[in-house]
Amino acid sequence: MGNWTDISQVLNDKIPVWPGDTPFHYEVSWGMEESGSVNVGQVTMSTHTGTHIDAPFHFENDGKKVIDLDFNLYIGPAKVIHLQNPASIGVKEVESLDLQGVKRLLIRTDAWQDKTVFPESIPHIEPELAAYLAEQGVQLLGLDLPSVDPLDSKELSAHHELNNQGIHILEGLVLDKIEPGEYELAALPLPLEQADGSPVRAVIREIK
Ligand SMILES: N[C@@H](CC(=O)c1ccccc1NC=O)C(=O)O
Ligand SMILES: [Zn+2]
Ligand SMILES: [Zn+2]
Repeated sequence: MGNWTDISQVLNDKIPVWPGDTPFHYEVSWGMEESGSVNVGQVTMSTHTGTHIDAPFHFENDGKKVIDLDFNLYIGPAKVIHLQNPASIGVKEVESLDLQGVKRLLIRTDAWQDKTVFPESIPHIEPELAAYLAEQGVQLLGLDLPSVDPLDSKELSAHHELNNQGIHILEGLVLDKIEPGEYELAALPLPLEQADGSPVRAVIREIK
């Protein structure tokens, strides 16, 4: 087995966030001089910043929260596919690929090139893809995009339909150097009891 590769965005005060959302901020709130012995930090951030998972509570008031999600889903074999700049991602875009038995599917689109700015538009997941993927066995869908729905969507149809089909969502991956293939993935959410989402440190390694 080879080395693990980090496929997470670096969290710093410059990371772009959803328009209007809480900016990321880290500071040492209790410094060495004051405390006499240690630096103690404080983080302010939205749960949808950088590489993160969505819990169903993000888009449904009675949906599962992060602590309710089975963390086993976020560790294990994953397939990476590469779609070259699709306008949207539907059955047509993936039907030539063998996805049978794929539990974790990561889609590289390269559509969010400059990760220092929030994208103006993105290819979205067509809601009809959810049932197709579920039939193949997909339970986790990861993307190199900040959302599975169009950025101006208020219905969040893809979020809802993926959830209806039992597919969990991982967003904001960095896949631009990752070749299509079979990998192991680890992208564990934090044990946030009340949360609608969680940042993750996502890493993969090739299965050889
Ligand atoms: N669905 C997006 C986030 C999202 O929609 C959002 C995030 C922060 C503030 C507002 C948001 N949507 C507002 O319509 C996501 O899952 O990351
Ligand atoms: Zn999110
Ligand atoms: Zn989302």
